[in-house]
Amino acid sequence: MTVRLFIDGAAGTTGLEIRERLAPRSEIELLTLADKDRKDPAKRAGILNDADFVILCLPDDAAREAVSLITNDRTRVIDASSAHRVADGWTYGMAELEPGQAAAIAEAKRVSNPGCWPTGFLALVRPLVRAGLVPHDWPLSYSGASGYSGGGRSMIAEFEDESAENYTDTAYRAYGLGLAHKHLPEMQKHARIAQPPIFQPAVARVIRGMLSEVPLPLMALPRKPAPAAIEAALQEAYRDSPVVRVLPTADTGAVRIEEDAGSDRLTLRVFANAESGQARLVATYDNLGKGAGGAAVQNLNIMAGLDPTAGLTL
Ligand SMILES: NC(=O)C1=CN([C@@H]2O[C@H](COP(=O)(O)OP(=O)(O)OC[C@H]3O[C@@H](n4cnc5c(N)ncnc54)[C@H](OP(=O)(O)O)[C@@H]3O)[C@@H](O)[C@H]2O)C=CC1
Ligand SMILES: CC(=O)N[C@@H](CCC(=O)OP(=O)(O)O)C(=O)O
Repeated sequence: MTVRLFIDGAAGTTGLEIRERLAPRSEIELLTLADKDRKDPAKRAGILNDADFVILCLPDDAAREAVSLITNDRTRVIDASSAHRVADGWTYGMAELEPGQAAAIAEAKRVSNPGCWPTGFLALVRPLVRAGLVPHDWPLSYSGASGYSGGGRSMIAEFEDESAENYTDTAYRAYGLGLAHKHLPEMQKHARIAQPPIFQPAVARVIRGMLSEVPLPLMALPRKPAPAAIEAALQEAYRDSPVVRVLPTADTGAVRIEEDAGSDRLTLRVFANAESGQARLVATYDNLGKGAGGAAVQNLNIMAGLDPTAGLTL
């Protein structure tokens, strides 16, 4: 069986990344629009309705428009934008999130790809909340740095193009300082927690890669879990995952933002001081890998009944 796929937004950062991964795969036929037609709603409507699967790599408004242009009940959608991540009728496209999530994705007509930041947060936190090690109303926080391709073409120009109006030579910049980042509802809903975390995102002068973390005062938690219990809960949650790995920390003196750049892996580590009862739960991945394109390819594989890891770099 050939999967007939259209990538709407294929000229953008995420779209290009996905197209390059899928182009060599013989089981996938990529449907394309001429460059002059790629923003023409009538041309897009034709090809969106012709495809078996579409992956939307568009700004939120254009993603909503694309969904409204689909008038048949056959075309299945993976939306990489943040338009539908907490929307009714959409399945959240993080196969590792819950037992049964991959099966739900396999059946779904509409799948919303996770945001890059929520991916690390949910991978670290959801298994601990599910296991009762972290109460659902615990005041969590989440910080980290992203590569600048996380901001798409405009942010790439901002960091790389000295002639760009908004060019910056900064090495590291904190943002989201209004504490209202657009990923907060997504983190709260899918972690199943009572309030959003205090979120401290930053962007660093590296094109791709993410390093994010959740600090946990283990001694203050009701069950006072040992660091080993936290690590064991994560190990158990991802035991069968080819994508998420939980690494031991004994020999790790430092963790680099580039750790998993260029791959579709998500690596989790639990650093702790058993005496003080403090822990840092650290995630590394690529914002364009498991944070976007890798997750979209994984979801396509699952929805189309293909090998879930086909085309992924693990
Ligand atoms: N970059 C990342 O790490 C991540 C991105 N995402 C999400 O993926 C989506 C795409 O992001 P990204 O690739 O970074 O963004 P880019 O800005 O790099 O690409 C967006 C693409 O969409 C095109 N486009 C805009 N409006 C329309 C329209 N009406 N019809 C057809 N095409 C249109 C743009 O064309 P033009 O440039 O000519 O306007 C551009 O090619 C966004 O929703 C983003 O939030 C999600 C996770 C991570
Ligand atoms: C570095 C940077 O600016 N990153 C983006 C998130 C990228 C991402 O996850 O994309 P979505 O817009 O699809 O959620 C931000 O924080 O808004």
